Formats: sequence, structure tokens, C-alpha cells
Amino acid sequence: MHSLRSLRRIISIFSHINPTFRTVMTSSNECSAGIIVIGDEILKGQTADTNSHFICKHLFSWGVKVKRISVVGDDLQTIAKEISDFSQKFTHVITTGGIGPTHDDVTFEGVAQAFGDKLSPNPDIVKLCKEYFGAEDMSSPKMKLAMVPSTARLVYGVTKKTGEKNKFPLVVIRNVCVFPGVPSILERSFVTLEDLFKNPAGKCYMEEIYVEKDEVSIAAVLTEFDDKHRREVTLGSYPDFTNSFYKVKLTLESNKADFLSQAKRSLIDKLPEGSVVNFDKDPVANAADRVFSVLQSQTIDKPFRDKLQHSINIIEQSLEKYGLDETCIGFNGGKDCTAILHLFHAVIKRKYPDYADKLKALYIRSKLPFPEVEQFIQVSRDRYNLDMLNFNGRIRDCLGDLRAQQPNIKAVVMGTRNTDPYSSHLEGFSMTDTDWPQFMRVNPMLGWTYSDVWFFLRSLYIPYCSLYDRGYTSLGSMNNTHPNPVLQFIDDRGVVCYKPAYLLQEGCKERDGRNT
Ligand SMILES: Cc1cc2nc3c(=O)[nH]c(=O)nc-3n(C[C@H](O)[C@H](O)[C@H](O)COP(=O)(O)OP(=O)(O)OC[C@H]3O[C@@H](n4cnc5c(N)ncnc54)[C@H](O)[C@@H]3O)c2cc1C
Ligand SMILES: NC(=O)C1=CN([C@@H]2O[C@H](COP(=O)(O)OP(=O)(O)OC[C@H]3O[C@@H](n4cnc5c(N)ncnc54)[C@H](O)[C@@H]3O)[C@@H](O)[C@H]2O)C=CC1
Ligand SMILES: [Co+2]
Ligand SMILES: [K+]
Ligand SMILES: [Mg+2]
Repeated sequence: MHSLRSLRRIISIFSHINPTFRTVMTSSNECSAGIIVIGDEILKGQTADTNSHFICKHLFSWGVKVKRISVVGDDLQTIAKEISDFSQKFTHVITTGGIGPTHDDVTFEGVAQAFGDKLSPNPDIVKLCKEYFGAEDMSSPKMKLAMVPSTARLVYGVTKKTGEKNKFPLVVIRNVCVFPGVPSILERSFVTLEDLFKNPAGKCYMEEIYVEKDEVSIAAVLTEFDDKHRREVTLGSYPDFTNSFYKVKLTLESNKADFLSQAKRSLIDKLPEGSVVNFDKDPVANAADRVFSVLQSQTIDKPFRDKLQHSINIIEQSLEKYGLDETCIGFNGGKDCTAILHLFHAVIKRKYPDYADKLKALYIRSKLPFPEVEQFIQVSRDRYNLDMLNFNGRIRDCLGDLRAQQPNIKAVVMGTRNTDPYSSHLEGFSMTDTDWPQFMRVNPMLGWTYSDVWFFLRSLYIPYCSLYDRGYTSLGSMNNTHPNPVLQFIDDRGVVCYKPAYLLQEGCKERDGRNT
């Protein structure tokens, strides 16, 4: 009943102040919002607006429909006009930015002007500015925060988990909520204000469908579905030109959960056969369960399951022997070590469910690395929570540097396979050659074939470096690696193209795109 209560409250506040004021609502249970992002730096492209994205995500989950986002500069007249306009159109108006202590921040003045109000020191904020920010008197720049429209009320957010009340309040004038622009402060404050915004009647259920065909080829089906179900289901279609596993993400939203699953099934039935992908949005979070369920799956080749089990055994033995302190994973962004990183992560999650430290990963940068590879390594670092040990130069020299800098590391888990050059003699555990710095090379996937690697990556939806989707099948440096000629074809328009790496049938031709 929140929205009704807050509606009455808002109306009573409005009619008290300005009897002609009316909020606009499109339907009885619709709680809308407009966001005004304020700051010259956003319009100049010096700061990317992350606040509106954060706010939209949370409001959506709380049942509030964001109808518009506006970005304006730090200009008093513009801010005042936008606030006046938004406050009449939407249930909630949320502003971010422009409340700092400097001359250029004028958001509170803008709100005051919009409502014919004046700024005055708010006694509660004055007290806070003295206690927490050490403001000594009213002329202190720190005190500017306390100069808010005289009709402002203060809302103290509450941390749901602990029940703790925030020290610093949100300033609300009529239906306008004024937030700072600093993302960390805004985010911390926003999540404590669920009760102010939440609209249970607007709760939306959402389903996603991932499709392997492009939008053009499914547009007719979507139009037909939309014509029929528009009243109950909102259908969205979002192409992704970089994803390795799907081309289009479809979203279905409805406030009726049972209707939604029915609609989803009927849409899947209409889509071209075999085009729907069972995509896993978060394969890393589910890694342990997913990987270990492969071992049990009767639909997967027994020989592959045996290899996977053997790889897991080697990783486990290595962990028994060396523990995580003495182990790092050799990670250069290639497909093999991507598979092994995922497996390593899964085994650790299974063996030490509470482990929260970073896994150490060794990256030795060659002279001319592909930017796509470097970028993939960066993203993987965050995805798998890696502590990157980066070195530049020849592998052997860098292993000497690793020994000097991290003397505790004794073992390196690697994605080497027996078919790699000079690797046919290697075993699960092989010390480096005698003339190399001494490390235990842990090789869990020696027996995997080229297609085993792709089967593993593709069937678990494990993200891999984008170059593999452009015909590269083995990655060295930029000066010695090309797309694999075996995968080349000429498309309808006569353009030379390459099929993705996972379609290479002949594993023995894996290195055909490399000079070395
Ligand atoms: C830790 C380590 C120990 C080595 N010990 C020896 C040795 O004793 N004798 C010898 O002759 N050669 C050794 N090498 C070199 C190795 O045999 C290969 O020459 C080298 O990995 C490049 O082979 P590739 O192009 O097939 O790469 P890949 O197939 O990409 O390499 C196989 C695996 O090695 C690891 N790896 C490779 N390159 C890097 C890198 N730049 N940064 C981090 N990890 C990487 C990854 O886990 C990768 O999956 C070692 C390499 C590493 C990383
Ligand atoms: N500690 C607390 O709880 C509170 C502190 N404050 C004070 O408010 C002041 C800051 O006010 P602001 O309005 O934030 O000043 P501001 O408008 O100058 O913005 C500050 C920074 O936030 C970034 N920013 C602004 N809008 C953004 C957006 N949409 N997306 C991403 N980044 C964005 C800007 O780049 C800028 O560097 C500080 O002095 C702070 O101490 C304000 C409220 C609460
Ligand atoms: Co509401
Ligand atoms: K400022
Ligand atoms: Mg500003």
C-alpha cells in the first residue's frame, strides 16, 4: 500500500504548499520516476554518467518505472525549469550532482527556484556539518550542504541487514529527492532508501531468451508475438555483436509470473528450431556446480568425462601438495589456460567454499601482444578475482624474476597439451628443465584435444578471447599470428571472412595461422 500512502502524502504536501499542484499518474498502480543528472562534466564527456544506470537498475527492481533521464549542466535556470517540469510529470524526481561546496554547484538553488522557495539553514544538517564535517560556522564552505530549500524534509535511510539508520539524511523537497553526484556516496545512500521508493504493485517479473540468429531473421516472429501479447507482456530485443554464444537477447516482462512462463514457452516454440541457446549469464558463479555436473552427465562422452576427472584429480593433488599460497596459474589469455582457469576456479570453490582471497595468476607479456588478448586478461582478472603477477620479456627470464619477487611460489598450473611443441614428453607434474628457474609445472589437461577444449568452453558458456571468433585458432604475438587459413571463406558480398575457431575440425591444423 506504499504507493497509495506516499501518493496521499505527496498530494497533502503539495496541496498544503501549492493547491494547484497535481502529480500525473498514468494508472493506479504505476509509480513513475524521472532522473535529472546534473553536471557540466557529464555534458563535456569528462565523466561518464554511471549514476542514472545505478538508479534505474534499483528502481526497476523496486517496481518503479523510470520514464525519463535528463542530463543538464550546472546552470541555475535550466535546473529549475527541468525540476519544475519533472515534478509535475513523475511520482518521484531524483537528481544527482551539484550539491558540493564550490561555486559551480547550484542544485539546491535550482530546486528552490522551481518551487518559489528560499534556501535556509536546516538545523539538523547544520548540526551534522558541525559534528561530522567539522564546519565551524555558517560561513564555512562545509556548511553549504546545510543550505537547503526551507520546505525540505529529511529522510534517513536504513540499512536493511542491520537495521541501522544513516547518519546523513536525504534531502527531499515535495517529490524531488536530491542526491550527490559522487557515485560511491550516492550508491551507499540509495540502497538504504528502498522503503521510500518501493512499489510492490509495480513488481515486474522478467524472463530472458538468448537466440543464435540475428534480429532480421526473427523480427517477423517477434512482431507477431508482440501484436498478440502486448497488453500482458513487454517484449524487448537487444542484439549483441560481440557475444560468442548468442546474437540477440530477448526480454519478456510482465506482472503476472505464471502468464510469463507460458508466454516464454510459446515464443520459444515460434522461434526457428535450434536457435535458442541455453546461455549461462554467470558461468563463474555457478562454476563448481556446472563443472561437476558434467562428470555425471550421461549425454556427454565417457572419454571426455574421464579426461575431465583426471584433470580435476591433478589439480586436487597439486593443491594438497602446494596449497594456494605456493601455487599460481599461468594465464596468457589463450583458450587452453582459459579452460584450465575455469576448472581451477571450480575445484577451489568446491574444495574451499569459503575461500575469498585472490588466486595468483602469472602473465608474461610478449613483445607485441594483441590488444584483444590484453583486454581479455583484464576482464578475466575481475571475473575470477585474480591477483595478476605481470612480467615483461622472455619467459625464462621472467620466471627468474618471479622466483626473486615471489619466493614462496613453487608450482605453476598450465594449459599445456601434449600436442603443443616440445610437450609430448610432459606429465601431470613435470619440473621445469634443469637450465630453467625451478618450478613444478602442473599440467592437468595434457591429454585434451583441440575439440575437447572447445567442447568444454562452449558447453559451459565460458567467456574466451574474442580473436577466436575471428578465425584465430592459436594465439602468439601480433607479429607471428594470423587467422587460420583453413577457416577462411568468401561471403555473399565477396568479402574474405573467417569462421570461428571452434568450428575447426582438424585439430592438427590448430597452429596453421602461426609463423612460429
Ligand atoms: C611457467 C612456465 C614454465 C615453462 N618451463 C619451460 C621449460 O622448462 N622448458 C622449456 O623448454 N619451456 C618452458 N616453458 C615454455 C613453454 O614450454 C612454451 O614454449 C610456452 O608456453 C609457449 O608455448 P605455446 O606458444 O604453445 O603457448 P601456450 O599453448 O599458450 O602455452 C601453454 C601454457 O603455458 C602457460 N603460458 C604460456 N605462455 C604464458 C605467458 N606468456 N604467461 C603466462 N603463462 C603462459 C599457459 O598456462 C598456457 O596455457 C615454460 C613456460 C611457462 C609459462
Ligand atoms: N557523506 C555524505 O553522506 C554526503 C556528502 N555530501 C557531500 O557532497 C559533496 C559532493 O556533492 P556532489 O553533488 O557529488 O558534487 P559534484 O556535482 O561536484 O560531483 C562530484 C563528483 O561526482 C562525479 N559525478 C557527478 N555526477 C555523476 C554521474 N552522474 N555519474 C558519475 N559520476 C558523477 C563528478 O565527476 C564529480 O567529480 C561532497 O562535498 C560530499 O562530502 C553530500 C551528501 C551526503
Ligand atoms: Co512510490
Ligand atoms: K564541484
Ligand atoms: Mg557538479
